[in-house]
Amino acid sequence: MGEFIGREVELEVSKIAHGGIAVGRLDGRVVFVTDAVPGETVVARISDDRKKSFWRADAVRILEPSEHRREHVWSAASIDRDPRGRAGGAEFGHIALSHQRELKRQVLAEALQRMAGIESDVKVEQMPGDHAANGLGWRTRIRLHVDEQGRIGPMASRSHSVIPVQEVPLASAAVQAATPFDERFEGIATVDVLAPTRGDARLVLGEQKPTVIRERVGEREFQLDDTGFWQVHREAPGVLSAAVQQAVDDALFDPRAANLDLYGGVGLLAAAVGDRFGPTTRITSVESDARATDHAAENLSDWVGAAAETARVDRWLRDAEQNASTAERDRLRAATVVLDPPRSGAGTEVMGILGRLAPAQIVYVACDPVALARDVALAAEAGYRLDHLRAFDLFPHTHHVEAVARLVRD
Ligand SMILES: C[S@@+](CC[C@H](N)C(=O)[O-])C[C@H]1O[C@@H](n2cnc3c(N)ncnc32)[C@H](O)[C@@H]1O
Repeated sequence: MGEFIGREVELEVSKIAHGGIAVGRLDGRVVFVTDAVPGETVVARISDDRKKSFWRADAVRILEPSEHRREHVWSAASIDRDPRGRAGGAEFGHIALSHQRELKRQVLAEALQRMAGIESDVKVEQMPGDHAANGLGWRTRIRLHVDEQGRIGPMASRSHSVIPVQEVPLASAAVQAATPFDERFEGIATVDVLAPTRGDARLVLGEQKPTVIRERVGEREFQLDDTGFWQVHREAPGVLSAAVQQAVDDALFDPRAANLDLYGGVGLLAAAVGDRFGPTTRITSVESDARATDHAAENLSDWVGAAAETARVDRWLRDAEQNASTAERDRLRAATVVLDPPRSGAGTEVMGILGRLAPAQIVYVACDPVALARDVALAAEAGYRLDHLRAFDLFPHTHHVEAVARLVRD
């Protein structure tokens, strides 16, 4: 153990695994290789040999390149650098944009097949404007870290070392222009740069107190904290709102049911449901961050039927299961539930309670394909089937992919 670290080996990489890492084999052992493209033969430097079942390595030279290989869009992340000095956060930046989407499709389809036994012909849809911009300039928010000398940059991939940079090409022009590349910071760990649709770009330095900002989505405006969650791709709020509106099956939607927007943030998706079904729609947004809930209450104030509650989703559902009256349980059974959990997914307890409450449909917005597939499999145990699925390339040049699924009772 440890004796192979730093050694260079020749590997053929065959496919992409969850997390955006290519898979090769060395004497029968799986090796996860960064900065490679499936189909390539590479020289890779071993970075981790601690596990029996798999090792990790970083491509350092390409012997037989894939036709899909491109020069990295970010020189700070290029294969020409020592692996420890490559900027993280753009791990697909060396792959043609259309092929990135194909790899994301494969990861999503394979996760659904392996974990939920579902065959899917889902496509990963490109966002408007991304083709022309070669997938650059989409981030309306970035987080940079501060190194010991006070310089800012992303972390290297799989490491805690900061890589100082002079450009952040995935970020929008406004974010790039506002990023203080040449300043030195002291006493803080992070610098966030964000460019809301209303007002100027701004910085959030370390644990700075939140300031209320405004984001516009179509005709609607949302208030939120500059320290709080908001979808990152400039097109994401609009595209996901429309995708959720489309995913809700009208025939199963009851505006008087106890409809839910779980992991609701500042109410973006509850608003999408309300906009589609009208101001009498009853919907409760549940979110653990109290300030986000306050904003959600304000953002949803045009609907008499809308409410925002601060709670952890698991606790809120447990309480509903134990304490709801018979009438409220009937309204939950008739409900449409929008579910937009963080990357770890909803998990066993939340999916279990939802299964027992048995809402008419669950619209699941997922930022992790494996968590989605696991939760779809859990929902299947409770009698739900996946009957609608779309996927969106909301994170070009990274391995991330967003999906919107509908689950209905069989
Ligand atoms: C992916 S974001 C979605 C937010 C919102 N749907 C949107 O599109 O803007 C997930 C949200 O879940 C919240 N969250 C994380 N864990 C939670 C939990 N256990 N219970 C309730 N909310 C949680 C986070 O604060 C965050 O606002």
